[in-house]
Amino acid sequence: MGVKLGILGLGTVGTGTVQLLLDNLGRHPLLQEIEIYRVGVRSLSKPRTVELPEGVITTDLESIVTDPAIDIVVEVLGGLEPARSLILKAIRSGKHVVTANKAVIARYGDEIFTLAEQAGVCVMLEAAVGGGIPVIQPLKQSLSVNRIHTVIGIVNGTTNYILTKMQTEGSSFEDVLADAQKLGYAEADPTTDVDGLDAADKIAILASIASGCRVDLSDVYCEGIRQVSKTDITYAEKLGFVIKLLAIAKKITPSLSSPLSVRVHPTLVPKEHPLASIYGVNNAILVEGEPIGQVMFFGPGAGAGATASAVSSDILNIVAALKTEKAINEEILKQELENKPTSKIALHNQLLTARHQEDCQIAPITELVTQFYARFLTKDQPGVIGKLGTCFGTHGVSLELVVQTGFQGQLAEIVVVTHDVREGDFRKALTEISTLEAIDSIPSLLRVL
Ligand SMILES: NC(=O)C1=CN([C@@H]2O[C@H](COP(=O)(O)OP(=O)(O)OC[C@H]3O[C@@H](n4cnc5c(N)ncnc54)[C@H](OP(=O)(O)O)[C@@H]3O)[C@@H](O)[C@H]2O)C=CC1
Ligand SMILES: N[C@@H](CC=O)C(=O)O
Ligand code: NA
Repeated sequence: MGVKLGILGLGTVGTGTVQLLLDNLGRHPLLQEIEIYRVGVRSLSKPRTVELPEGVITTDLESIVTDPAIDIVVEVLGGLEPARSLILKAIRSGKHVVTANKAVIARYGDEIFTLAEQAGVCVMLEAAVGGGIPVIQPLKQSLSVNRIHTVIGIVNGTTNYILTKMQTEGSSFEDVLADAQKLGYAEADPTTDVDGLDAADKIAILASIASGCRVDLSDVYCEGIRQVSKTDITYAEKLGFVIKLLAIAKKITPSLSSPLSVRVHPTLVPKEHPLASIYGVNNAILVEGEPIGQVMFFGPGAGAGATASAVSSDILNIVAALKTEKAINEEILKQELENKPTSKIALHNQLLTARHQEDCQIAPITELVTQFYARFLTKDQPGVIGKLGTCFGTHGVSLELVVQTGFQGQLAEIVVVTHDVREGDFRKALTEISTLEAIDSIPSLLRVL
């Protein structure tokens, strides 16, 4: 039996996937049953690093998703359109779909999974979060009996690379970003990475899968890393923390019906925490549930080979299901020939498909209870720390630590770390503090894990 693939895109991920599928010896034997039937690209004249038989590559992507011979469509184009429309058309044509496109799934997952369920096909997306790291399938399968209450990830390699370099080499954000672009880690327009939008897409997907309900992207609170300065990295280091861009989905109370807080922001992570030692372009996702406790997934979040590993394993899962389906239907056909009453079946493996049907209840960021780190620039006057303390106290914010170590020009620099506080109360205190005559500015405000 040959399972025919239509691959949309032959860039970094498409090329890596084709290479892996063609070089299949010593891997799972089912890979040998896969035929790369059509590959869709934008330009036929572009040089390719993989060799495919004449006529396989085409610019007519529509003809791939509607081709009756194709069993599985692999979408590795990127961007929202035409990726979304092609995925929907493939599903309507009865194809199973594998995609690496977190942007499409985070925005249109609802539409895509609903249609897939009606059509009785699978949409697989392991490569969309954490690149090569197996995290989507483990959440859907191996961990699905747990009550997952927390998912915390470093899910954007570019920002982790930038923060790592700022920390280890004392470089500025702008310098490291330029360096990351030169090395090809960051996008040409790095906004998606540095403003946390890529991480927001990924945590919306993880939160939906882990919680079993749908998370709307507009409910994900998102801050990027542009405001993280060398000064804060140095203070964090002295206080026993490293700064990481974390993507977090967490129940705000232990109750089963608790709303979820879903957010992306730079965070002070205690040096002894397992996520503190994830450096460079690597990703890691820490999952906490009952009864399992803590599980952490670590590895390469991007790159041709790593992402191809995830895409190909999704393909393989579908091939295995199709093979079983075919064997059963052959048996049914045999019985029909013997004049026994039968009907054909389509296998619907609930552990491969999405199970979220309803919207999640999301807690507003003001309801978050967390510790904060804040840095103030103040006039060098007696009593400033007292005034800060009074304002915080009025709003029920208790301080774990207050340090005044240095000066920036004529201004004194004061750093505070709070105890756990409701974000709404902390913000009210800051609003009042910012009106104090002695306060020049509040250059940094970061949450503490
Ligand atoms: N790169 C990575 O490490 C990772 C990527 N991903 C995701 O994988 C997906 C693909 O990324 P990547 O491989 O890096 O992207 P690339 O830009 O390297 O490749 C995109 C491919 O899609 C083709 N393409 C794009 N738009 C069209 C169009 N309108 N019509 C026809 N062909 C089109 C391009 O054709 P042509 O070659 O002719 O230009 C190219 O082959 C994205 O969703 C990305 O977010 C996920 C995890 C990691
Ligand atoms: N731009 C992304 C690539 C993979 O999703 C990243 O930096 O992690
Ligand atoms: Na993954």
